Amino acid sequence: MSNALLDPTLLDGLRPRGTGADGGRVPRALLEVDRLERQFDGLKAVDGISFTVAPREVVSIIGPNGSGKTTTLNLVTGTIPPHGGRITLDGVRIDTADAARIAEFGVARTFQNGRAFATLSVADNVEVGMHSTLRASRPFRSLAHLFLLRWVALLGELFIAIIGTPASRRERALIDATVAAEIRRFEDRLGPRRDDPAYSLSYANRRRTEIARALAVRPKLLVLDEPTAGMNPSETAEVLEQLLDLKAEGQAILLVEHKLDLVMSVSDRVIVMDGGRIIAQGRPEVVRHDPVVVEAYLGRRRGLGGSDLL
Ligand SMILES: Nc1ncnc2c1ncn2[C@@H]1O[C@H](COP(=O)(O)OP(=O)(O)OP(=O)(O)O)[C@@H](O)[C@H]1O
Repeated sequence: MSNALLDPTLLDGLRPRGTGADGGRVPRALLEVDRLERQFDGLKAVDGISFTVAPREVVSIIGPNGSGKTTTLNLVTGTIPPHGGRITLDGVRIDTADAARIAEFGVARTFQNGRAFATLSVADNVEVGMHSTLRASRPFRSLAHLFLLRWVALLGELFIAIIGTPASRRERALIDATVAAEIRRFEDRLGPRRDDPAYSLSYANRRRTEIARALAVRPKLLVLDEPTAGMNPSETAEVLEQLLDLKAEGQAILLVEHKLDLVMSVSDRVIVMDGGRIIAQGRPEVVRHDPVVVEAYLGRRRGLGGSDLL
């Protein structure tokens, strides 16, 4: 039997809804994933998984290569649609929405292979994600989702951009302040490069720019796919510090990461996937020594090759 079954956090599902171990109230989950499924040509990449992320919680997904981690993030963020199951954010069902709508609901992400806009400056890259949150400059934004009325929204926004309104000017000032604040988070690295195009940045600085862009929208849930991929140990340590700062600020995070030391240092809970399923979940120290988890990785090292996790 898995040690993870001894983890008290796993008993939560057996308690009456809304009560904690001591019978007191616990916050409603921010993200609830229920029996999520996704196949590729018959391969069950995500095979009926269920998990939650609470407000202010840092939850990491680990697992051998090909176990379904990135697919899970892609489903949560609407990058690809699920074939079954249900996802809710703050009580609102999001699995039927597209990526842009899910971003508006409060989920921001970074990608495994980095997706900074090459010819935009650092500052513009950070700003670009905020356009989904604009109210005064984009009062007709809800029309943009209606195919036939998109042009009405576009013309309206163009008009406001040209003439400006007091509210849109206040919004502009807020955007500038937010971009400055997010660049300041990575000050030594991004500060001197705020006007440089992304293509001229180091790989690590492009990843930092992406994280700053995701944070600029003040997401309810920050989804990070291998934020330290390709980084050396000192750069990785820097990212860990920044994640710990975000955690202290109360930012809820869903993280996929191969570097186990970082995962163990920052996570409140760790979910372990293998073959599209969750094979264990619980507190980091419990999961780390779970024989089922150790076997999943050692099995691959011995016979299947693949993971550098343990
Ligand atoms: N677009 C796709 N088309 C076909 N198969 C896919 C696609 N995306 C993922 N898969 C397959 O789904 C399975 C899960 O892939 P996924 O990328 O989610 O794994 P992962 O755990 O994130 O792996 P890694 O640690 O290597 O990033 C793999 O077998 C992969 O080949």
